[in-house]
Amino acid sequence: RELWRTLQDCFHVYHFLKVPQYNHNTSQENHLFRKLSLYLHSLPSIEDSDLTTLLTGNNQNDIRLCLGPNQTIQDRFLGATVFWHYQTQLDDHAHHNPQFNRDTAFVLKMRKVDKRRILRPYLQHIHAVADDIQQQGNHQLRLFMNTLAAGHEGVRWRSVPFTHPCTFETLAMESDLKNRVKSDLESFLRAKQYYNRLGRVWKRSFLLYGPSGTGKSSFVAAMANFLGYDVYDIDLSKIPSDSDLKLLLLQTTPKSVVVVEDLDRFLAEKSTAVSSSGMLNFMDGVVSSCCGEERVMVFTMNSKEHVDPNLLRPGRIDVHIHFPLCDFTAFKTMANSYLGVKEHKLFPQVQEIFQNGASLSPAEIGELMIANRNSPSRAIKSVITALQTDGDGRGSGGPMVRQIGEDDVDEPDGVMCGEGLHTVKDLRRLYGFFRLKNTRRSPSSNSSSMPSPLR
Ligand SMILES: Nc1ncnc2c1ncn2[C@@H]1O[C@H](COP(=O)(O)OP(=O)(O)OP(=O)(O)O)[C@@H](O)[C@H]1O
Ligand SMILES: [Mg+2]
Repeated sequence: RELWRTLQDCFHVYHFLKVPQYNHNTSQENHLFRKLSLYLHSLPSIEDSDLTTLLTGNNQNDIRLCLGPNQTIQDRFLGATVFWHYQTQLDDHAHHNPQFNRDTAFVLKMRKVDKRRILRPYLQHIHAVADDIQQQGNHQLRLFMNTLAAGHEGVRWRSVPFTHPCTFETLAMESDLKNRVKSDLESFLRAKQYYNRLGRVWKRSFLLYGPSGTGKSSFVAAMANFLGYDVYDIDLSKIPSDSDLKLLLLQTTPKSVVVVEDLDRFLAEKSTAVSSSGMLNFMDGVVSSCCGEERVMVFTMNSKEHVDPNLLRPGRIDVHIHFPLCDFTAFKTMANSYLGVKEHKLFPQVQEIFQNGASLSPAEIGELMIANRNSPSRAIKSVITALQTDGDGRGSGGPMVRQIGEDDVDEPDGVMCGEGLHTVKDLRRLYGFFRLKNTRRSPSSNSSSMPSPLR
């Protein structure tokens, strides 16, 4: 085959176009490279390259074909045949390890006679197909984490496949709230021109707040899965300065969810080198506005009580979602999904305990149900015992309730609070932290008494 190609090459004049992974002299990823990669990996001809790498896909039984290093793949467009050469220094593993892929690029080889005719429509075609693939959400999502030491060309992200199975459907939260979040995300995605016309950065920020184990991280995963977006999980303790935070944001790709977990804790403990003005700039996303593509930002915290209100003003945070401890409705949803029971003779007893103000986090209840999944009665009994011993008084009473009411009145327009849910740093501090802080709970009816609905 090589010989045949060489022979053919003798009779044609070719033109070469190179699509490098990183924009020239910067550590910013070249978005075209990414789209191209999606496109090329969707071509059936990938099987015909001389060396194809097999990888597991989203599900363990899926097999994905990946172009091997220094391999060529053929494509046909409007009657012309073009060749894409995947140029990389090391093995495929280097593809996600920026230190090594200094010269990673796709090189397009096409006949000079074809170039004028097809180049433009061909590139448009690649864009369209890649966008389609991304929208269908069946490409492999990735979870990026920031590293302390910058890699090649100052790239500070490391990535692994993002396989969190959480979806909005698996979350026990008010279905009305779920639907509003979904339609909010959808309408945001459609609003590119609208944002541009207003001269605004096309981004949407969410604040998820509530006690530990109520599903905030799971909710982030559900959002990413719903949108088909990669997740950039920012660990504030690994950021040496404000400018590094800016750089990190610049190095994220469009169509991604950028997450900062436990923001309140970092601000309170001052355990990050990021100043509050650095944080404000980051939230405004001015620096990333160059690309004009959509980004979703999510901040999680246990309580917004001690956080500078400036940080949470509308525009910086567009949507507030409250994650309360479990109430009886959420308990029933969980009993249904974890134990497969819709009704049970112990339910009235559970309901009464919830009414008396006891509550546990969905994480605690979930663990009890999983541990006793073979016997629904035993599971429900263990929840009752746990509610009676650990959950007393957590959910009601005290001055907290009044404060929550006041908060809600202050809620600015277009802001919502309600119940919600989780995922990236799973199970971390699941139980311990909650008991430590004994964070307040507001009744889940809050979400329905919201002053103004989600825009
Ligand atoms: N509303 C919920 N519905 C179903 N499962 C839930 C819910 N909330 C929490 N869980 C389960 O509890 C576990 C922990 O949830 P998660 O990590 O999302 O909590 P969190 O709010 O992020 O906690 P933390 O504040 O400690 O980070 C997850 O495995 C998740 O499956
Ligand atoms: Mg969490």
